[in-house]
Amino acid sequence: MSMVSIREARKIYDGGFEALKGVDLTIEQGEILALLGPNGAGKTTLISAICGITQPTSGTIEVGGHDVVRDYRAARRLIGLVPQEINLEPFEKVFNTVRFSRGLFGLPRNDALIEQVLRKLSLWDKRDTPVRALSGGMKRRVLIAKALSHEPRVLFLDEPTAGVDVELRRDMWEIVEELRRDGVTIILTTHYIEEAEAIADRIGVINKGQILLVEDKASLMARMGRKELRIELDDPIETLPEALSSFALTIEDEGRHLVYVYDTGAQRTGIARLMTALGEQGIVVRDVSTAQSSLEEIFVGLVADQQEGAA
Ligand SMILES: Nc1ncnc2c1ncn2[C@@H]1O[C@H](COP(=O)(O)OP(=O)(O)OP(=O)(O)O)[C@@H](O)[C@H]1O
Repeated sequence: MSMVSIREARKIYDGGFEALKGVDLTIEQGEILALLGPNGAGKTTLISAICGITQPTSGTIEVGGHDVVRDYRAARRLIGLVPQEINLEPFEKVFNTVRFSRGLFGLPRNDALIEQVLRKLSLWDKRDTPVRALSGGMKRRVLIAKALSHEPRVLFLDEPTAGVDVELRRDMWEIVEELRRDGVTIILTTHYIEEAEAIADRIGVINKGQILLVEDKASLMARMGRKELRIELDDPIETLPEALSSFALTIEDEGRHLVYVYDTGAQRTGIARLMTALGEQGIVVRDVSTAQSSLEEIFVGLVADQQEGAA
């Protein structure tokens, strides 16, 4: 079942800037989607439009089947939003601030549920601590607790681990994974590609207000990921023998290395054939190593392609 459905969403800000240029996107129930994009790509605008904070200029957005403009309350009720900026009441105690958030949705008090949320986020010990006395990472957890206080079915995390240390980042990833196990649909924006690689099921890439692609992470890596085999030679060669011309080989380091690029998704890599052919040509291999393109390289390549296309 699709949880979020966006059709032809455009957003033109008052000054005339078009931040979303007709976005189509469907997010399935229970999945983790990471939205990647450079600064100013439109990620926050898109999330704000889904959450009903900003109105799309045209197009439709539905959450759980409810139109976010016409049926705002019903849609918003399903959504938990963890904003990029920390906007907490400094003197309020942790428990109270989370309880208050639930009240804002007009839901009856449920202290057992708030306790459960605080325990899940390792905040129970801090329940009576005023927010201002918490570390930055703990404040981020409070933001998540507030967003979960009304039992949302979709959680938006806008840069959840910006400025957070490595250890806390990993804790956050675990929290996200646990929420998914509870059936919560999660959409996160991030600048840390490693983060998307670690936790997302699908990756969406957005740039200049357009979705460049949305694809299953594993298939994206297999489709666009290329592997490189670096072959170190005993004796440098100047040119490739004719018998090797059918292989995608380049000569590097003044003939000391051959680099063979192959497709990770392909049935046969051709490496065995290449090694045999090298032997037949009397080319002695000293060492080999492989490198795989990361999601980061794929992402940088995609965005650069669009930049060139626009130029
Ligand atoms: N209220 C506004 N009025 C006019 N332009 C805006 C407004 N809010 C955002 N923009 C512009 O819209 C574009 C998209 O901004 P948005 O915040 O959605 O990007 P983002 O992908 O979230 O970026 P970042 O990664 O830096 O958070 C930017 O060029 C921004 O300057």
